[in-house]
Parts: sequence; C-alpha cells; structure tokens
Amino acid sequence: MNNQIPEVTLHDGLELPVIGLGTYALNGNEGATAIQRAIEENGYRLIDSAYNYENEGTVGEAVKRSAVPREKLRITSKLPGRYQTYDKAIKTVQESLYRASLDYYDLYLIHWPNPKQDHYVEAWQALIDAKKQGLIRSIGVCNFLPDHLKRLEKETGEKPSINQIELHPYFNQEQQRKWHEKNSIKTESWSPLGHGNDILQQVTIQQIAERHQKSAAQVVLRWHYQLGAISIPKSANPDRQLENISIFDFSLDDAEMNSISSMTKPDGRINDQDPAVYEEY
Ligand SMILES: NC(=O)C1=CN([C@@H]2O[C@H](COP(=O)(O)OP(=O)(O)OC[C@H]3O[C@@H](n4cnc5c(N)ncnc54)[C@H](OP(=O)(O)O)[C@@H]3O)[C@@H](O)[C@H]2O)C=CC1
Ligand SMILES: O=C(O)C(=O)[C@@H](O)[C@H](O)C(=O)CO
Repeated sequence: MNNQIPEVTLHDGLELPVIGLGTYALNGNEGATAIQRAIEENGYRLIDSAYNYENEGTVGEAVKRSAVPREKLRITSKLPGRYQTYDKAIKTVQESLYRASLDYYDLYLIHWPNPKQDHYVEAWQALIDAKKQGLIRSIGVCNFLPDHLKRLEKETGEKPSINQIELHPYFNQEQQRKWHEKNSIKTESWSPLGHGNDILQQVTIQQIAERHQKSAAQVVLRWHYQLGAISIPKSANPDRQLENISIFDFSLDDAEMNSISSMTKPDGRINDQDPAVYEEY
C-alpha cells in the first residue's frame, strides 16, 4: 500500500497502516484541504472520521480531490449511539456512504457501547449484515470493555477486528491492550497525543526526544507503535502531519518505553469518559 509505513493485518484480512489521520474538527473546505494534503503530500492512507464529526462529506471530498486511487486508501467512519437499533444502524451506514460519496467504507466502528441504552449487540448485527452486503470491508468498535466485547462474540459469533480506545501516556490501557492481544483484536489509539493537553511538554518525553533528536510528538507516536497500537494523530498542519508519520527511523529502548508507560495515572482520561457508564448520542 505505502512503502514507508508499516502495515498490520486484521483478523479478517484487511491490511492497515500503523498510523492514520484523526479528523475530529477537520470540516469544510479547510478540512478537505488538510486531509487531501495528508494523503497526497504526506503519505497518509488511513483516515478516521465519524458520523458525529459531521465530516464524512469533507473526507469524501478529500478522497475525490486526491490523485491517490481509492483502493489504496482506508477510510473509517463510526455509528453514533442514537442510531444503534438494527434498522437505524443499517440506514446510518447507508447515509454515511451517501455523505462521503463512497461505495464502501474500509472500516466502520460502533462509536460507543452505551451500555445503559443496551442496543450495541443489534448495532453489531447490523454491521455484520452491512459487511455481507459489501458496504463495509471490516467492522469494529470503539471504547468497548472486555465484557462488551465478549457479549458481541457470544451473541453473534463474530468479533470486532479493531477496538479504538483512549490511549496515550497518561492512560496506557495495559490490561485492555493485553486482552485485545489475547483475543486477536487490534488496538487503535484515539487522542494518541493527548488532544492538546500537556503530555508533550512533560520532562520525561522532552528528555527522550532530545536524546533521539526527535520531536515530543514523534516520541509519543513511536511509543504507540512499539506498544503494537495503530494511532490516528490529528493535525490540520502539513508540517506536523509529516512529522507525525515520520517515526520509523529510530526506536525506543525498554527503559524509555517503561518510563513513558509509567506516566499513566488512574484519573488519566482526558474527559473522564469511562465506557462502563458514559453514553454518547
Ligand atoms: N472513537 C472515539 O471515541 C474517539 C476518536 N477520536 C479520533 O482520534 C483522533 C485523534 O485524537 P484527537 O482528540 O484529535 O487528539 P490528538 O491526540 O491527535 O491531538 C491533536 C492535537 O495535537 C496537535 N498536534 C498534532 N500533531 C502535533 C505535533 N506534532 N506537535 C504538537 N502538536 C500536535 C493538534 O493541533 P494541530 O491540528 O494544530 O496540529 C491538535 O491540537 C481524532 O481526531 C478522532 O479521529 C478522538 C476522540 C474519541
Ligand atoms: O471525538 C470522539 O470521537 C468522541 O467520541 C467524543 O466524545 C470526544 O471524546 C469528545 O468530543 C469529548 O468531548
């Protein structure tokens, strides 16, 4: 797909690059231009989006403007909580495709489990069926805890290819990552750089960056890669986009990996969104 970015193969056979572009708040013409530049100039092939970001059209426009063939790209979107009943979920996948002017999504994820609402199993059945209809190549989830994941497989016989979860140095998700690995589910990190908080300014990160002559963001993204997670840093800025994807010419040793992982804290979530209780519509 792209010679410079390593790829991983999901349990259903879909290949994904280990770094993609987050697109939260990339909307309209400015967003489309930023995404197009990420694809054409900076080598991004995996693009994350969501129905709730109101930017599936923006992503579709960037794909249309880009000279990179559609089949080389991996486009993701996500099903919102308010459309998790079966019929609504099927129609939402169709609407997501219309919005992006795409014939298929490479990856479509349930955005949050919303356990109180308790429709995520029928939403999952809808994604299974949409995949059978050729509307989606690979299906996954975000923010699912092991109990939610177990239930999907028990009740439908199919498990997600990916679980996109909050993961950054303040919240390293060690247990959840181990569980994914044991169950052949790929971990994808959201807010991998901490969504603009102070992670990149921390002395631990700054010292490692200095040692390797890399930026703080590159050190953090290299940490994700060595943990075995796909990360989707968002940047509207072409220089930072390139910086974020240029992490394959150095490596962190065990002590460096451990010191970054040790920055994690019990209350390290950015917005206190615990999927056991948080519901998003
Ligand atoms: N499934 C889910 O529930 C969720 C999914 N997501 C997905 O994950 C993506 C990434 O997470 P997001 O919350 O956007 O946060 P990120 O951790 O990707 O951080 C983005 C912020 O960091 C800045 N930044 C990017 N690169 C650099 C750099 N090299 N040096 C310094 N600053 C930098 C960006 O500014 P600038 O643009 O100016 O460069 C922006 O302010 C989202 O865009 C979305 O696609 C996010 C949250 C929840
Ligand atoms: O950005 C996303 O994908 C989300 O799920 C949001 O909930 C995000 O975490 C947020 O905006 C929180 O305020």
